[in-house]
Amino acid sequence: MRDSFLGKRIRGGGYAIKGAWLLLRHEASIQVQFGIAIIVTISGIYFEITKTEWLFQFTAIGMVMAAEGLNSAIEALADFVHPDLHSKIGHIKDVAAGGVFFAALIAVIIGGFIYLPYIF
Ligand SMILES: Nc1ncnc2c1ncn2[C@@H]1O[C@H](COP(=O)(O)OP(=O)(O)OP(=O)(O)O)[C@@H](O)[C@H]1O
Repeated sequence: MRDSFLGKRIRGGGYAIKGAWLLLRHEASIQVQFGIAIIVTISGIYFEITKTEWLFQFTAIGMVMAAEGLNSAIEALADFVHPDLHSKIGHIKDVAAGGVFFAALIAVIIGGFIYLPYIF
């Protein structure tokens, strides 16, 4: 069972859950995004948003959390491979952060489309 196809998939899922827990415990950027996810979830309940709006909201939350998690992994890898200052490392980290920026920008636009009509 341990080395079977299913056993490997289950173990992979376990590592992924461990990684998600590590992100939530140690990464400030993920903690901030998780806090925002809780606030918008409470807002969704408060404003009784529609099923379609929930789908867009959860998609946006997942997109930003995934981007932040991958950015944290790239930062950690870069620091491990080259702990000293280097323009290439700076470029790699900036590009990874740029990916998070795209995800966050789209999430803010989705949030605006959902909540501005409820608020104004
Ligand atoms: N080793 C390095 N060499 C050159 N520039 C770096 C290096 N490390 C960081 N930088 C620059 O500093 C910026 C911030 O990097 P840093 O690793 O501190 O990210 P951060 O978003 O502040 O993450 P965290 O708060 O999780 O440490 C990078 O985007 C890059 O421009």
